[in-house]
Amino acid sequence: MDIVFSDASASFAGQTALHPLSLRLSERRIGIIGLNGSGKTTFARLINGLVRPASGRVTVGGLDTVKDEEAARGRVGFIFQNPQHQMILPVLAEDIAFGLKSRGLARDEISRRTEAVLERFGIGHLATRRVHELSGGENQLAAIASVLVTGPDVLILDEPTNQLDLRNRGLIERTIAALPEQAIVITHDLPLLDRFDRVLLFHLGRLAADTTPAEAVRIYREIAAC
Ligand SMILES: Nc1ncnc2c1ncn2[C@@H]1O[C@H](COP(=O)(O)OP(=O)(O)OP(=O)(O)O)[C@@H](O)[C@H]1O
Repeated sequence: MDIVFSDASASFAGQTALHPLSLRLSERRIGIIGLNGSGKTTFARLINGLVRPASGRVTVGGLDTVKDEEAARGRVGFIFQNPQHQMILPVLAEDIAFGLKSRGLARDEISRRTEAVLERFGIGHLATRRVHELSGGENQLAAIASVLVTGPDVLILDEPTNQLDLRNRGLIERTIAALPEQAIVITHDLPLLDRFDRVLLFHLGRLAADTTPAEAVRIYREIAAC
């Protein structure tokens, strides 16, 4: 799906967080890197309409994130830094079903899709587990499942390997690599982006590089050293 920024900027209380930016994202795997506070999350939130552009516009699959807000948001799945915060119901399968109920699907269809997505991510055995009991890795998989079950075209993950051990990092890395959906990943875990198609580097609220993973990381290291 094409995500298009046309001179889009963002500001909070009159302070610019992201300077005007124009680009088109259509690759399957896109990474976003940069120092703390450089504008990465703001950029991602512009894509799902959680942040409205202060100027310019953002479209996803041709839908304007302001004018076509609801339809546009349905195309974009967002997994927050702490995925437990986005779980609404206490039991995993119920939480996944909740997203489908609110879309008015029949009960059988909801059960079928919930089971299918749990199987897809190898977490069928966790269906009846309480969400707050899940480990970090299980939690991240559960969040991916509960977002993808609603059928977005693009998945945005905000620091998906944060606080995960090496094994779970590997698991999440392989899970992201295998997704048929387009994925945009904000991360400080640079090796995660090795095989990505494109990496955007933000610095001081501006796009500082838009290039290959290796080149983006090289420029990032230069920026971080000064
Ligand atoms: N809701 C908000 N209200 C006020 N200021 C905000 C808000 N969201 C972001 N900012 C500010 O915008 C700037 C960019 O923040 P952003 O969260 O996009 O950075 P980031 O690169 O994702 O950082 P990190 O790596 O620490 O998560 C920061 O100065 C931040 O304080």
